[in-house]
Amino acid sequence: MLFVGSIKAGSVNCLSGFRGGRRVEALIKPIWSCHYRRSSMTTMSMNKRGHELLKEPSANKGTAFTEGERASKGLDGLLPPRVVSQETQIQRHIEYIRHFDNMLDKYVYLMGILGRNEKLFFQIVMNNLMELMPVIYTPTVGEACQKFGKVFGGARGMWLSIKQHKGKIMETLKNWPEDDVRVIVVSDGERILGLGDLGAWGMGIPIGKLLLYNACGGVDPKYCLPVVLDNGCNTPALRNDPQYFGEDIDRVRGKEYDEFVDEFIQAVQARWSPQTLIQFEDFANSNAARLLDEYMFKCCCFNDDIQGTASVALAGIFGALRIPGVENDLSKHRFLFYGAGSAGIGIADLIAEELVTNMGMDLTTAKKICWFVDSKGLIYNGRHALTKEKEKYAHEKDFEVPADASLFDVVKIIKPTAIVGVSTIPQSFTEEIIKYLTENVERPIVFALSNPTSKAECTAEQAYKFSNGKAVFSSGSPFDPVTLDDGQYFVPGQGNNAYVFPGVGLGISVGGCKHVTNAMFLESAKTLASLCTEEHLKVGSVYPPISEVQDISAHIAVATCKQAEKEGLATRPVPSFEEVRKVFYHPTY
Ligand SMILES: NC(=O)C1=CN([C@@H]2O[C@H](COP(=O)(O)OP(=O)(O)OC[C@H]3O[C@@H](n4cnc5c(N)ncnc54)[C@H](OP(=O)(O)O)[C@@H]3O)[C@@H](O)[C@H]2O)C=CC1
Ligand SMILES: CC(=O)C(=O)O
Ligand SMILES: [Mg+2]
Repeated sequence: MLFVGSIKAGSVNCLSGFRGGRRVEALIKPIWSCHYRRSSMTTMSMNKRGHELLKEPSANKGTAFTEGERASKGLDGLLPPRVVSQETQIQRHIEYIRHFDNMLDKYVYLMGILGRNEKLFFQIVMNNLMELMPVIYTPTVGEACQKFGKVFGGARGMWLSIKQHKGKIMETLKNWPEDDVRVIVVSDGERILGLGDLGAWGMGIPIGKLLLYNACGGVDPKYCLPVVLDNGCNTPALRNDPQYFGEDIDRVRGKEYDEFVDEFIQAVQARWSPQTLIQFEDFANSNAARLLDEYMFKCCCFNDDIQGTASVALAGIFGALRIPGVENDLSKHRFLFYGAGSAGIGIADLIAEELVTNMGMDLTTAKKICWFVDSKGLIYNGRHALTKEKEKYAHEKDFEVPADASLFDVVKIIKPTAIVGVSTIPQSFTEEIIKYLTENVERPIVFALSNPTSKAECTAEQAYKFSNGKAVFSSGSPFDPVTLDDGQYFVPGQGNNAYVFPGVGLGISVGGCKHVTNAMFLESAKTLASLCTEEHLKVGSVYPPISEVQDISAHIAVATCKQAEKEGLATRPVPSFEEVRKVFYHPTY
C-alpha cells in the first residue's frame, strides 16, 4: 500500500486539491483511501454479535466462524459444531447450484446466498465466473427483472418514487446506512435490456451491474448503491400484476421528471460526494442521451448503454481489424447499424471519434462510414422522424429506397462490411443477409449485440454456419463455442459493456476523477483490444476471455486514470496496474 505512517494522515484534504500537493497526497493516502466520511455501517457490522451477526450479510461467515470467533462473538450454540472452511462452503453451494436445470432458479438461489453471506456469494461467483456470469447477469438477469416481484428476496438498494420522495430525496438518501458511497448504478426501468418498460422491477439491472463492479471490477460492495427512480411504468400487464411493487401510475414526463432526476443527482452529491460516480443504465432512448448531455460535466457520471457499449464494441472492431481477411483500415469500412438508439449512436460516435482523433479524418467524413436503420427504415437526409441524434447520421443518398424496404433490401443497397445489431429484434440477421455479406466481403463483421439472448439478431451458430465460418461474430449475451460440420471451431466473444464499465468505474474512483469523458472510453477500448491476443483471434474471439475480466478491469482502470490526468480531471496520481490490483475487493474470510 502507498502508505507512509510518519506523515500525519488527514493533513491534506483529498477532495480539495488536484495538481498542488498531489505527491504529498499520494504519500499519506493509500489509493482508494477514504476521501469520504467513515462508514458507519461497516463499523456497526463489525460490532455485531450472536444472532445479529449471523443476520448481517456483510459480516456473516455461517459455519465458517472459527472456534475463537464463536466464543468471542456470542455464537456458541447458534451454529452446528463443526467449523468448515470457506472452500468447503463454496463446494457445497456450487454443487447445489449445478443441480438446477433452470437459470432463474440458480439466480434465486445465488441471491439467497448474497442476502445471507456476501463474501461467500462473491467468492462462489469469482471462483466460477464463466459459469455464473450468465446467471447473475445477462441473459438470466433479464428474466429476473421480468419476474422481479416474484423472485425478490429482500431489501437491496434504494427505491425512489416520484410520488413519495420528490422534494425530499436528500432526506430519503439519509436512510441508506453507508456514509461512503462511491458508485451508484441508477435506472428508471424504462428500457430494461431489450425487454422494454419493466418499471420498478428493473431494479435487477442496477443490482446486477453492481455485482459485476464487485466481482469483476474489485470494488467493495459496501461502496455501491443500486437505485431505481420510479416515475411510473407504461406496461399495463406489469401494473396489473398483484406482485408488481412499483408506482401504479403512467410514466411522468417532462419538467416534473427532469426535476426528479436533477434532485436525485444533487442529493447524491450532497449526501456523499461530488465524486460519487453515477452510472445511468437502461434509460429509454428519449432520456438517455439527453440526461448524459445535461450531466456529463455537472457531476461524475456516464451512460453505460451509450458510452460503455461504444467502448466494448469499438474494442471488438479493433480486434476484428487484426483478423486476416478483414479490411484492416477502419476508415475503409462501411457500418450498417440495425437500431439507432442509445447503443447504436453511441458506438458510431466513438468510431467517429477514433477516426478524427487518431486517424486525422474530419468529423463529417468520419460519420459517413456509419449508416443506420431504425424502426422506420433506413435513415438518410430528409427522412421523416429524425431525432437530433439520428440527424448526425442522416447522410445524403444517391439511391432510391422503397418505403417498405426490408433490412435485406437495405443491406443490398448499402453493401456494408460490418453489421451491428442493437435493435432488440431477434433473428433479424437472416441467412440471406449473412450469405449476401459473405459474398461481397471476404470476412464480414457481424455483431449481434441486443440482449438478452432471446433478442439477439442472430446466434453465433447461425452467423458461422450461414457464412461458412467467415463472419467475425460477437454478441451481447454469451453463446457457447461452435464447431461447424467441416470441423472449424469458434469461440464467440461477448461484446458486452461488462468488459468496460467495472474498470472505468474503478478508475474513476481510484483516480478521484471529477467527470467521465468519451476519451476515457476510447482509451478503454484500446486497452481492452490490446489484451485480445492472436490466440483469441484465431478462434474468432475479438475479446480476451471473460475469465480474465479482473485483470482487464485493472488495466482499464489505469488507462482511465491516465486519460483523466491528461484531461486535468484526476485528483490523485495515476496508479500502476499492481497498485490497482492490490486494492481489489477480496471476499475471503
Ligand atoms: N451488448 C451490450 O453491451 C449492450 C447491448 N444493448 C442492447 O442493445 C439493444 C438496444 O439498446 P438501446 O440502443 O439502448 O435501445 P434504444 O431503445 O435506445 O434503441 C433501440 C433501437 O432499435 C430500433 N428498433 C426497434 N424496433 C425496430 C425494428 N423493428 N426495426 C428496426 N429498428 C428497430 C429503435 O428504432 P426507433 O428509434 O425508430 O424507435 C431504436 O433505434 C437492447 O437489446 C440492449 O439490451 C444495449 C447496451 C449494451
Ligand atoms: C448490456 C447492457 O447494458 C444492456 O443490454 O442494456
Ligand atoms: Mg444497459
